[in-house]
Amino acid sequence: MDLKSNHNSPVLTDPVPLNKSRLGMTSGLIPYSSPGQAFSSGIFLTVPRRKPIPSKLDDVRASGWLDAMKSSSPPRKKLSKDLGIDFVSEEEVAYRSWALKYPSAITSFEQIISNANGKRIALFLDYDGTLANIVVDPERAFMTNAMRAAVRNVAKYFPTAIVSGRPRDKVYKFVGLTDVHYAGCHGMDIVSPVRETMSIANHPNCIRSIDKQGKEVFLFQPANEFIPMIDEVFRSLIEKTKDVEGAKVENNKFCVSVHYRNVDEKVWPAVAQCVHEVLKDYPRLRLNYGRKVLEIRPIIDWNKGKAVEFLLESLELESEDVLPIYIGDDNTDEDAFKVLREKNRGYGILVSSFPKETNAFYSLRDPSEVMEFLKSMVRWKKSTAALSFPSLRVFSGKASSVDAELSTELDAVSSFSEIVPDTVVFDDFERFPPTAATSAIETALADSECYEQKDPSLRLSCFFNRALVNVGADLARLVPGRVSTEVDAHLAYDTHGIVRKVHELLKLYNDVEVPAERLLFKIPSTWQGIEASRLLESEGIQTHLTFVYSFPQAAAAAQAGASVIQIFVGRLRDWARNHSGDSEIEAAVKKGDDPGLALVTKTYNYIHKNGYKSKLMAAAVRNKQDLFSLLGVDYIIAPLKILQSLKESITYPDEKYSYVRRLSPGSAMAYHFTEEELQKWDQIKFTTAMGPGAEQLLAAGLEGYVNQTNRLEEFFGKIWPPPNV
Ligand SMILES: O=P(O)(O)OC[C@H]1O[C@H](O[C@H]2O[C@H](CO)[C@@H](O)[C@H](O)[C@H]2O)[C@H](O)[C@@H](O)[C@@H]1O
Repeated sequence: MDLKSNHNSPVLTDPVPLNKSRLGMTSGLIPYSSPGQAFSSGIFLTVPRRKPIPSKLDDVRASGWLDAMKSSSPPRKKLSKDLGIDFVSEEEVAYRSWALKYPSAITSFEQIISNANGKRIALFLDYDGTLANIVVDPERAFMTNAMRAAVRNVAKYFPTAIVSGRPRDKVYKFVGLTDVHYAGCHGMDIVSPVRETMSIANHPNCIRSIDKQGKEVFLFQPANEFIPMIDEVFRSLIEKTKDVEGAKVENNKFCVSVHYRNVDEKVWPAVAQCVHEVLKDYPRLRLNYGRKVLEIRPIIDWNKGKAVEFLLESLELESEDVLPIYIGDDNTDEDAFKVLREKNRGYGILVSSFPKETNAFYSLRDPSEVMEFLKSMVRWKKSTAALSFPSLRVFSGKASSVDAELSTELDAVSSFSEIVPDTVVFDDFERFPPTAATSAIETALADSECYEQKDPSLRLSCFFNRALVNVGADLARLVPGRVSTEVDAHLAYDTHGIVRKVHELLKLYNDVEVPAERLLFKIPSTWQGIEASRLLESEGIQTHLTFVYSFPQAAAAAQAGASVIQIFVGRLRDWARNHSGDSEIEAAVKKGDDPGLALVTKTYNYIHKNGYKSKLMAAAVRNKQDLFSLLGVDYIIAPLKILQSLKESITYPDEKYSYVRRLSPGSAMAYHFTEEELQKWDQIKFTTAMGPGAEQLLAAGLEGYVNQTNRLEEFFGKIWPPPNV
């Protein structure tokens, strides 16, 4: 910042972005400083206006302003291709030589990643000009659906925050993603997770609040006391500029933006004059130059750079093992670039299609390149790690198709819960005959170890295991997440039989080079299955407990440390419609709740309130209403027809925000559990507490699995021996 003391101005300004003087006038600028001359010149008379605008600029200080207004808002660069000329323009040559100093983050992607050197990357993204193209109307600076999908995807893998000049709620309306953090008003309006040890936790302007998802958060608004002043300045500026055609004043709560994008350049001095006249009475406010915008903000030692430091600390990302990357296009983003450069941590990436002095390390030309960069980050992460959970059943389809970049209801719900498609191809293996469909099964049938088995049942079991693993391995190659393999349902009541089977399958997976971290083993939630899960999890093997229809099963599964717990919402509802005598189901119905949805809610709250590591999956979701009622649960398995409908229904920004997170760690804390519910479950308590609903549904589920297995074995029996054996 530099204090313009030579003109007794009370106004502090940020440095002019290019190396031009702010005090002298550059040639070609309108001589507006001469009293009485500016608005009587023909130049100004050409501008249509209702009333005469202020007739003179009585202070040469404004000349420095104009310089800055021009240099921070260079005209749109004409590309040679725009002009239909097939040569490299002078501007392009200049850009390319500038880019030698600030190389493209896309072409330098490998270098950026290798410099990360195993560190965790945290992303900070500016909004206007970075995630959304600059447009004439600031109220319509929407980001594209493709960009929203890119940000949503990148945020799945890297902690991501949006740091904008706009108020937090406004930028949230544009972005509409719940899994990113937001800092608005150049960092003067931040919400972050509560971290007691933060030095700033005791700052009077750092208060505890509850966010939209019901989570306790810090709300840090260091310029709180300026709100009335900003409001006053906003009203004065509206009044002052009302006759300046095209000028627009925006109240950003802790700062005011005066836009001159739509003002004839010849009238820019009038804009400068209006702002100057208002600002001179407010020594505690300063001026900053953005892209065709004059921003008035409080003189406090706070900016986007400080906001990044704040977020790094509150998100527990301040360690040396974290590499922050900040992407932004405007002068205010320079504060963030500077912090990263000076602290020798991470990189700034400037979004600019023209050469510009910057503290960033790399560059991107425009938001479309930003999107490319974000997508590269996701591709890179997906290729190096299997972190997400897109596919559960070993026989499921390609979950990655759900990642399609659409602004649909699917986008909206996906920001709350991970939606997993439920396609069970081999449940219906007669319609999808393996002979036609899978080399996986042919390979299993050709397995010499198997066909050398004399005992037909051992031979069958061998084929079966091989086929499962072959298909699982194929899926593991197709999807980036974990693949869940069902453990033979005949073993549902045999803890050690399950453990042995999982070990066998793991060995086979190991033979085909699928590592254990890519796998889940799906086990029915009998007491014996839950015990097997406990043993396997203690060895670091991930289990997926299925057929959960009651709270005792869910609680025991969480206590066993199951990685995933799967509840079947619709099946419980169906049972309740046709049966009675189950106290847990009846208690839910009496309260007016759906028993399936109630069980998911209670289990989610139980897991979160008690700090269990399990993730919760809702299955047998029958319609969209079920899905909306469960937003916030970790995974929702949805039938393809629901996915299709979600994908085909377009949501408009306002509707999107009406989607409400139903389950959140915050609301889990408020849920009351009885002592009995919180007890340590053992086999006797478990068996006694399980009602007829769960017993019958579990039995039916097992029967279904056993039937499937029998049919598949029968099928193998029929095609054995294959002609070439
Ligand atoms: O920090 P940011 O997220 O980049 O916000 C900075 C300012 O962005 C908006 O103005 C800019 O974008 C408008 C829409 O494209 C454009 O019309 C304007 O000329 C740009 O300056 C926003 O309206 C400002 O309040 C923000 O301060």
